[in-house]
Amino acid sequence: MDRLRRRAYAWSMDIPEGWTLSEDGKALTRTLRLADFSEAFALLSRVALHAEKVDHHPEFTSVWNRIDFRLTSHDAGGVTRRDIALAEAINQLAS
Ligand SMILES: C[C@H](O)[C@H](O)[C@H]1CNC2=NC(N)=NC(=O)C2=N1
Repeated sequence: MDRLRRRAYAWSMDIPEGWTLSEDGKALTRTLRLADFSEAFALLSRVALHAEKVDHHPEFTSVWNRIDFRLTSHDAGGVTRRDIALAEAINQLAS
């Protein structure tokens, strides 16, 4: 097992509620369903402002009321504490 994957497993206890470690161990993923497109876009706006503030940005795709998030640290090539923190922040912003 490579270093990043071991580190991701070591941190798996810290994975925030609702998030899953991807199959390859390189990202945290979560699908959120909001009331409608407007609510989904509003959440993305709040997440965008937060991401700019902390200079750590989520990957996402959206279809109407659904958002699929994927969090990974491009510079590190895998999951870091910045992704854990961003997952926690998205949970807060979505609640
Ligand atoms: C230059 C700037 O700090 C980097 O490009 C930041 C911006 N946001 C980022 N976001 C994510 N998810 N991973 C990164 O490695 C990253 N790097």
